[in-house]
Amino acid sequence: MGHQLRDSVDLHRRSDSRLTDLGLDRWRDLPRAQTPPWPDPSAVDEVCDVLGQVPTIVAPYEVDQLRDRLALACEGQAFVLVGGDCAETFVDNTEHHLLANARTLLQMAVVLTYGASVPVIKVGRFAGQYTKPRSAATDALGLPSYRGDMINAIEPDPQARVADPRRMVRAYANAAAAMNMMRAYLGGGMADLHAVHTWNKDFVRISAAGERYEAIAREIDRALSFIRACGMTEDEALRTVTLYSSHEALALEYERALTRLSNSQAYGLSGHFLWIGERTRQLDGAHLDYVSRLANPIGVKIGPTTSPDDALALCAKLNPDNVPGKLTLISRMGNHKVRDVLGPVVEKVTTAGHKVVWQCDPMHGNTHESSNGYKTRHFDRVVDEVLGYFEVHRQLGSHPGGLHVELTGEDVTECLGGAQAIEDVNLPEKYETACDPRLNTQQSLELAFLVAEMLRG
Ligand SMILES: O=C[C@H](O)[C@H](O)COP(=O)(O)O
Ligand SMILES: C=C(OP(=O)(O)O)C(=O)O
Repeated sequence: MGHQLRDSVDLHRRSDSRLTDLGLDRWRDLPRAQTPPWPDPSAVDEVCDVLGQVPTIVAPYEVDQLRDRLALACEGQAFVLVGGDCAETFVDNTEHHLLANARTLLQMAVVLTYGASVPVIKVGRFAGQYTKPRSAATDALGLPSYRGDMINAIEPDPQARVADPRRMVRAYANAAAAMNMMRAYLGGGMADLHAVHTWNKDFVRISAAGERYEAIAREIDRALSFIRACGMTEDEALRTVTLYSSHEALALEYERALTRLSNSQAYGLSGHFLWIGERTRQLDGAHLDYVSRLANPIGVKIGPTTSPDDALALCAKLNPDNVPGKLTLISRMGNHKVRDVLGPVVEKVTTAGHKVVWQCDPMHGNTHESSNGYKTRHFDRVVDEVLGYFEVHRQLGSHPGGLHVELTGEDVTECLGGAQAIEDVNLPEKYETACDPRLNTQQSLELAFLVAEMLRG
């Protein structure tokens, strides 16, 4: 081994043992839900050794910047928009797909910013959303469940479904490529407000939501011409956008391998914003322990069984210093429950003085099986859950801080309803998700217009 290589390995070992000292390996001894069924732990270790030394997907200063911006959402001075695939896949990690999703997110952000005059913090479910928690260990065919491309393959074949740790390296490579490409496009004018029209794809342009969007785009053109005509200099903010990356921190081996030390703090650098799902948020469990030791802003999904005391305990564990922007509670209660369950939770957390970003995920509590056997969600229920979430916050005087949705820039037929009036019979026409049904671009835009109205109201 040459000197330089030995030095770098030594440096890595020293910083890694500092992370262990900070408790970043305690999760290994704690109860853990949704553990990937790795057949050979030593193969996992080998992969993690490799991932422990690669350049990370994001940088610590960006993570700090996002946390500071989220602090504004805590105070009602900004709104967070999180969106993207339910499950990213290696095969769909293409330029076309990433740009389509990003355009849809940007369109929604424009509608929200313009319609509600509020700064929008944009966060993609991308560059790492490669794991899925599952309700059952096996699927309808009796095969081990598909757990996301980072763990096993979706093909209904017993061999393909064996958990393979080498997939973590592929997930890392795909995440790095996605992040790299998005940074290049966003830095190169893709998100320039002078280009708002180009985000409106043909199949959306002809829809009612697309036409409403075009009207906003024309207004923005006029405002930009006005700025120019007055001789005012255009700010750089009109030409670029920061898109943060996020995913569920489910495969703790992957998260641990991409955690680094910076200014004596541990940063999970697999993405900017990491969240813990409804199925893995046990207070004394491995997942919460792990993320409680990171400097990142952290989200936790809170479902319909969440009690006010559960929420308080999450605040105490994940944000003991009560740093604004550090903790986001993402309610996903279902439209029938949100009005009853969320209020007491918000009331108790707010009364205790905890600073939290309240985000609404109107997707995961509203899933059902269609008459022809597809996992789907109805647009009306999605909208109703968002309405319920706004009602609760309006009543309590707290801030509705963000929206978290599964969406795609593709013209899919996975969720029912919306202006296209998608029905059960239409679902097979373009049902492409690897896991849960996503809003298509038209439905996403329709939702953005409705949320802009709710924000204004
Ligand atoms: O996206 C969320 C979960 O992974 C998903 O809803 C679980 O789906 P399942 O109930 O089909 O396992
Ligand atoms: C699994 C997810 O959500 P939840 O944990 O709320 O079910 C998700 O957002 O992908």
